[in-house]
Amino acid sequence: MIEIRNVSKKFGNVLSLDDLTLTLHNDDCVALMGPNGAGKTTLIRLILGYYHPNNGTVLINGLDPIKERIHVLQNISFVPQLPPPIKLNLDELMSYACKSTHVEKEAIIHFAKEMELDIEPNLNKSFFKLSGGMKQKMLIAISLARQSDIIIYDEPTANLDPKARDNFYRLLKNEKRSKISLFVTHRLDEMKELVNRQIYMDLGKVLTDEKV
Ligand SMILES: Nc1ncnc2c1ncn2[C@@H]1O[C@H](COP(=O)(O)OP(=O)(O)OP(=O)(O)O)[C@@H](O)[C@H]1O
Repeated sequence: MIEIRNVSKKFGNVLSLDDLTLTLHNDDCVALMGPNGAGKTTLIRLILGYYHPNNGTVLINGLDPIKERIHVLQNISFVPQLPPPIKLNLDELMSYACKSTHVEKEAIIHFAKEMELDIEPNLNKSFFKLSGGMKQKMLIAISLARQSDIIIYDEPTANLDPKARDNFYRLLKNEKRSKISLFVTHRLDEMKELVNRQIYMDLGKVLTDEKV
C-alpha cells in the first residue's frame, strides 16, 4: 500500500504538491494525469524517497521511503520518462540488475524478446548508445522481469513506436499478480483498457479520482 497523507512539497516559492492525500492499494492500476507542472513527477519522486516532503507523511507498505530507502526500492520498479545516461553495456547492465535486484538474466532476455528488442547482438553496446526507443524497451524488460510489488512508469510509451506500444500493453495485460501499477500518462485513450483508476492532478492537488 502507498499512503500519502497531507503532503506538501515546495521548491522555492513554487508549491509543487499542496496538502495532497492519496492511498493506493494492491490491484490498483492507475493512470495519473494532469497538465505539465501539475506535480506528477514530484509525487513519484516522493514515493521513491528522492525528496523530503515539507509537510505530511509518505509510507510505502508502512515504511518511510527516505529512512528505509534500500528496503522500499527493492519492491518498486521504476521506469523514468527520460532514460538515465548509463555507460554500462547491455550485458553489464543486466548483470548489475541481477545482482542488485535478484532478477534472473533469462527473465530480462525473455521480456526484451517480447518487446522485440534483440539483446544478443547488442550485448557489448553501451546503453547510452541505444536509440531512445531501445533504451525504453530495455528498462521496461528489466522492470517486468523484476516482478515487483509496485511498478511506476513515467510516460513509458513516449519513445515507443506503435508496435512496441502494443507489445507493452499486451505484456501488462498478461500480468496477473496483485500489485500497484502507477502510470503517468498524457494518453488515456491508450491506457483506458488497462487501468481501473483514473487520477487527475493539477496545481499539486488531486482534482478527480475515479474507479473505472
Ligand atoms: N527539482 C525541482 N526544482 C525546482 N522546481 C521544481 C523541481 N521539480 C519540480 N519543480 C516544480 O514543481 C512543479 C511541478 O513539477 P512536476 O515535474 O512535478 O510536474 P509534472 O506534473 O510531472 O509535469 P510534466 O507533465 O511536465 O512532467 C513545477 O512548477 C516545477 O517547475
